[in-house]
Amino acid sequence: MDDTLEELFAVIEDRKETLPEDSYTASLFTHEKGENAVLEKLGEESTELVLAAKDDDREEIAYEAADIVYHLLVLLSMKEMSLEDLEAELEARR
Ligand SMILES: N=c1c2ncn([C@@H]3O[C@H](COP(=O)(O)OP(=O)(O)OP(=O)(O)O)[C@@H](O)[C@H]3O)c2ncn1[C@@H]1O[C@H](COP(=O)(O)O)[C@@H](O)[C@H]1O
Repeated sequence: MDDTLEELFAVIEDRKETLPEDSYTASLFTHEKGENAVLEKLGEESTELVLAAKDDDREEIAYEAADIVYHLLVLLSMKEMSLEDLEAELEARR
């Protein structure tokens, strides 16, 4: 799981750097309202996750959770933060 998150974060950082035209991630960094779009997605997907959990729909829970994790990592990158910031906070709570 750690590797998957690290690899995904590395791809997000690469898209931010190289801004390929066909990249959804890059579009979030270049669009004027990209940050708003990320925040809206996090809100929408959180609601969808709650509904999936209420329905005990494990497949949908995993799908929405993955959407949330992806957009959360994009948000961290937008704020010039990294997985280490998240890990440090989690470690501090142990
Ligand atoms: N993990 C993701 C990922 N999760 C979601 N999305 C995109 O986020 C957008 C919104 O997601 P939604 O599920 O909300 O999309 P939707 O189909 O509108 O669904 P609903 O709103 O109706 O629920 C869609 O365009 C998805 O493709 C993602 N886009 C990219 N990634 C990862 O980022 C990598 C780089 O992608 P690109 O930047 O596109 O090259 C990919 O290889 C993936 O690993």
